[in-house]
Amino acid sequence: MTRRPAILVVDDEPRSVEVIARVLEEEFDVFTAPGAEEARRILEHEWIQVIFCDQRMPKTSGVALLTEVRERWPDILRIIVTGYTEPDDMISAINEAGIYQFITKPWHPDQLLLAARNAAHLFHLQREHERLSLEMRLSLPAAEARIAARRAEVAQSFHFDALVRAPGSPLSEACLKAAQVATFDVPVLVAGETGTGKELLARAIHYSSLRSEKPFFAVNCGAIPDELLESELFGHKKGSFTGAHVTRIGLLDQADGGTILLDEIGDVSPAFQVKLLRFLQEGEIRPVGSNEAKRVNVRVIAATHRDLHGEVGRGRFREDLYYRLCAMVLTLPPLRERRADIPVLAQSLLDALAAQHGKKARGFTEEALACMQAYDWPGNVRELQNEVTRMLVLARAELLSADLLSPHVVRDAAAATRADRDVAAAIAVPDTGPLKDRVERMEATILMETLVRCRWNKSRAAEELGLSRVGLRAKLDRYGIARGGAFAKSH
Ligand SMILES: Nc1ncnc2c1ncn2[C@@H]1O[C@H](COP(=O)(O)OP(=O)(O)OP(=O)(O)O)[C@@H](O)[C@H]1O
Repeated sequence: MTRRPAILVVDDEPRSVEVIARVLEEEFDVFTAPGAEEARRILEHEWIQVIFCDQRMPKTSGVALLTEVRERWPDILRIIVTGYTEPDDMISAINEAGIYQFITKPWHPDQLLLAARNAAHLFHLQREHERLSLEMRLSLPAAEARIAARRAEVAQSFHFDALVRAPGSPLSEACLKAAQVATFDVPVLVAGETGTGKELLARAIHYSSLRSEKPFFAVNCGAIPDELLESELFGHKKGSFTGAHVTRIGLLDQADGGTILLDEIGDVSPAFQVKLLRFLQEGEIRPVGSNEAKRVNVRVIAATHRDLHGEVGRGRFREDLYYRLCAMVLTLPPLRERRADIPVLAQSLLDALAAQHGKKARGFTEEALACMQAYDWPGNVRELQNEVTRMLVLARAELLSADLLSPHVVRDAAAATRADRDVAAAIAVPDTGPLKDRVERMEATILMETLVRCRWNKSRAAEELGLSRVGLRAKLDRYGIARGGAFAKSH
């Protein structure tokens, strides 16, 4: 089964993206990005064939982005959507970015569709040409060896090593479990805050599994209304609803033999949970508007930033679906719980970004690293990635200094460092003195360390220490421990 051609639409105007996507998605798989950064992420992970890019965007111009696309992904057909048609602009854009076609605003839907069809067709011809010349130049075994090497290369970039971490990181534990479960054909639930690498881990599982030569698709279930999600996953028949101009093959069908990542599964409506459950129980899909069921063999990996088990308890997620999805639960810890990973991750992200942008950068100053390690990173690796990009863009020297960090990162890191320093000063255990005093001081030390680690969330600290909240409170009162207050043992 072949996939529909994939198109990426880049525009900072949500309304324009929506309108263009609506025109194209009957015939194409449409990905959208509000700017260059998200566009790069999609281009790195998806096999995009045509890109529609708005010329005027706040951070990067369409031509600049398409010039980069030309360098990194030369096969992709580049179309620019522009409000103005100065001949000089056009000529320089064609030269710089190798633009395949200009579409001027206001455009007509037919014009847009025609451009997309022609570009996708040309893309297909180029690939076919490439394949035939490769076959002519190489004997078949050699070509097969090349293909196998390329496959191995792809698998490598989505291997567990792609999850950069320091030796002994808590992330290694999740990777180890994931590697063990990869070859068992069972559903996996990946839990973790946003940006912790859930999709990266899901890809690594797929590429380490026996399904690695078959497709892997990721669907963000949280971002799509029920009807669209149903059509996206199960497909639809032509004419089954207003606007269904062509028959669409669902991703579960396209992924037959492979793996699908159902991202943000905790956001799926109760009605859709029933549809998913039926699919998981029966292994069959029925496209919207069709009476025929089709058997497919797809491994499901689900991901969520929610406490899905808790959602079951609260009656928001079906228990039967939960148990269908989680033969194995893998939890990715947030960056603030594995601070030792931050320097290696930052360096690895910097190396990749510097190579990508052709800018020299050696690393970070100690002060910058200290700030990064003290900051909490609520957006996890994705936020770190953005911060490193910002630093690289602003850098004037090869060693990136703390003043390049966003002001809120420096501010929050300084506050956290101050608090930790106060705690460290307060909890030093004396080398001499009566045993009882030293044991109590030690107990206070453990309480303080746990509270700092749990960011003063007393319920979490109590749970970790195996105490009730009341028990913890009594001990804190006894030792005079309070947030921001000095250690004042009360005896
Ligand atoms: N350990 C890691 N090493 C290198 N890159 C990482 C790591 N973890 C995450 N990333 C990168 O961070 C970005 C976010 O990762 P990913 O999309 O997998 O996170 P996620 O948990 O699925 O996020 P969301 O819940 O928001 O979808 C990606 O660009 C990914 O490549």
